[in-house]
Amino acid sequence: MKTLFDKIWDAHTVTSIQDGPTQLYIDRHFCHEVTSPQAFNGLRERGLKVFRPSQTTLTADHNTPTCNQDQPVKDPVSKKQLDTLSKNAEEFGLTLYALGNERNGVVHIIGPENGYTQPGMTIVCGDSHTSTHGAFGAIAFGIGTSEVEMVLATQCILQSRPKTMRINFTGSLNEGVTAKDLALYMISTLTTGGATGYFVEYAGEAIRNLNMEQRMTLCNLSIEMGARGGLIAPDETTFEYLKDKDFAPKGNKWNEAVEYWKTLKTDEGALFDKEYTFDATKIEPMVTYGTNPGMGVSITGSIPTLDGLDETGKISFKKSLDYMGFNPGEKMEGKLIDYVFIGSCTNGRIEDFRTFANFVKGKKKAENVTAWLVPGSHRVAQQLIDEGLYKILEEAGFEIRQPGCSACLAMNDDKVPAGKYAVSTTNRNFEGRQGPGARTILASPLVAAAAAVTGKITDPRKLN
Ligand SMILES: CC(C)[C@H](C(=O)O)[C@@H](O)C(=O)O
Ligand code: SF4
Repeated sequence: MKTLFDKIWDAHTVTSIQDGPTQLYIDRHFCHEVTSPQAFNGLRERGLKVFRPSQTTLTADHNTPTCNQDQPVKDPVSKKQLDTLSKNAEEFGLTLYALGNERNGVVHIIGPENGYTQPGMTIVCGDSHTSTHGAFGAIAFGIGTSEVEMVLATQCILQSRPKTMRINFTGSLNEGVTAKDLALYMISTLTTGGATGYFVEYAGEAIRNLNMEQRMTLCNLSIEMGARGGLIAPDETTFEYLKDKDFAPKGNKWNEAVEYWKTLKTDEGALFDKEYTFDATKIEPMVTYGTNPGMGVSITGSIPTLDGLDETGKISFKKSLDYMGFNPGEKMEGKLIDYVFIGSCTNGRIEDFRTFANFVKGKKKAENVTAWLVPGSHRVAQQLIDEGLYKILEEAGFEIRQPGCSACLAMNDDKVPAGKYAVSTTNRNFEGRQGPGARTILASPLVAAAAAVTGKITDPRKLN
């Protein structure tokens, strides 16, 4: 009896050293401009080639501007990063979806939408949110730059085997509650270190009912709970999503693949090192009030008080609230906001924009709000046009920018000014994450939509 994680891990084990790491074969490797330059330099210095070039795919996303992408990149640091990526792709014979390419976009968005990400695979990238790809029933995790070099050179990686955890969500999600709320609820309950050292499998009725975009949102946030990664057993929803994707198997190969993918589930009775069960019907739309993703409350709730915290806890809690300009015990609903950001590998997919657009349809952006709508990829941007969402959004007063990571980590020009509040569909609300002094409130696209049209934290269930 094996867990899904064990099945995939064992199938990719090349050798394992007793009481030491496993040499794990990697099926798919993604690279972006931030964490790859030194790895390529390393290869160059050692006179090495990329071992299996067809299994590595490159995209430009972190440093890309979200306006005028057809013109030369103005910021010299970003330009250098992007040029280096292009140079490395050419020198090492790798596929790169550079700025402006129709397949370009945030790495964790373009992998799945092009069918690179498939069930049963091992997938790595020099990026913590690689956990997103686990939504397809893959072992996907972020690696460091020296490991990027290792994968480029050998298509393998040395890894110690993580412990396994299963998190079950029973019942169905209520109206207005999304995968983002599920994730923020889970992290606020288990804390940002609650899954450290574990690889999580998400299971239960609420998970089975999620579409692929929502599953990606949940798996994306696994890392914010300290997990090595998170995965969901593939099912008809997964196969339906992958069918006809550019790099998905075709014809007979597709049928064979699906037969194999159907075996990718945890056997009944298989044991996990740890298991939690949550009642999904109890979850409400969530917002964060502090400076880590675990500091979340339901939108109708209040910021916790200092009660029950020890001295150190009190100091860090106070520091966090001071940064946010909030007080313990305050209600979140009704707080004024300045910015809304829709995008990122957490919530920058078409489904997220559909949710946002459906909500703001026929309404108007609030005067006090600056809204940045950044599709996660060119495909998503094109879909917005094809589905008529672009028009709906424009009519409601929203401007749609060009794809990239953008204000998720503000490595480009999209920085939220100091002291301003941004309701953001991203995954990290750390100090300065969206710009020096910027204050981030993490939320779902639906909660962001309600904030965008009212200019304050608003329960979307009360508006429609
Ligand atoms: C730049 C990169 C290394 C980083 C990550 O690994 O997560 C970024 O994507 C982020 O979201 O903070
Ligand atoms: S969108 Fe944000 S979280 Fe995702 S890879 Fe880019 S910077 Fe990291």
